[in-house]
Amino acid sequence: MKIDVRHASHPEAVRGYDTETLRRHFLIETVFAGGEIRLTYSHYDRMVIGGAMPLGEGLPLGAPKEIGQETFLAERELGALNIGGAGRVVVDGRSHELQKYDCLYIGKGARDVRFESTDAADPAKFYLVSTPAHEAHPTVLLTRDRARHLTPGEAATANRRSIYQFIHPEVCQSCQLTMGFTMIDAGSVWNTMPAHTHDRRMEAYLYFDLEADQRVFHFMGEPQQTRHMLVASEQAIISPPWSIHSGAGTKNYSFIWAMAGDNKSFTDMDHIAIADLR
Ligand SMILES: O=C[C@H](O)[C@@H](O)CC(=O)C(=O)O
Ligand SMILES: [Zn+2]
Repeated sequence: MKIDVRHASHPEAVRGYDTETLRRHFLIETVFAGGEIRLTYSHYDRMVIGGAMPLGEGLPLGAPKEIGQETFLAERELGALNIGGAGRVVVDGRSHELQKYDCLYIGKGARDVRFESTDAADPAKFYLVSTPAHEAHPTVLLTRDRARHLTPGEAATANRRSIYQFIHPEVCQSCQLTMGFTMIDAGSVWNTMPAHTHDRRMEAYLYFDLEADQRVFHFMGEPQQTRHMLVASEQAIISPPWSIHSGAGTKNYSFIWAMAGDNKSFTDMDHIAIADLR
């Protein structure tokens, strides 16, 4: 298991970052590696972001020194959303089957967590997001049909999409984690435009379901100091709480969003008029 630590950047410092520096701090280029668990520990709200891609044998979730506990979930909660082939997550001996687009919430205190693929030739890819937790909530399997489904956006503004809310107060209890995914309709390209910030919550995105030769222009930065990163499929971005987070693809795509911070209110956003962006 590999874990990469990312410290937090001050917005005034980010104004001077060049492309390589922006990518080193805010882009996770390799989320999924065959037969491995790879994690990134962000100091924004201590969110851990990563991927488990089991091949032949199951992958146990260890507790690296960075976590500071004997078990990974001693003082944390975890969301695992499968974007690959069928697989299972075994939590303290209980097996949960996840097809593509299913999500498992694992509550604080689970001791033994392991990830398995049904077929090593079509491996599961579990995208993982973990945040500190103060209370034990039940572990819940959230199949796609259990998610809260919204269909915002319009073809004229190229942002018709489906939002699936899984770890969300109306669907599943959690301490501070919220998580789900958004699928952009064919012919639409934009997510989250008009853009917003929510300084009380940070956010991370995993872009996926995009062809290898296509990219998403991911926009970040203070609203009047925007920057962008070119992001490929199955790469993740860390969005600081003060930053906008919005993307336009060269084609439609999907992305998993996850947030942590002072509230779990998905609609608590400070919108920025498109004309005010710089
Ligand atoms: O605060 C919420 C996040 O930015 C995203 O979840 C927005 C999103 O999925 C969408 O508009 O499609
Ligand atoms: Zn947001």
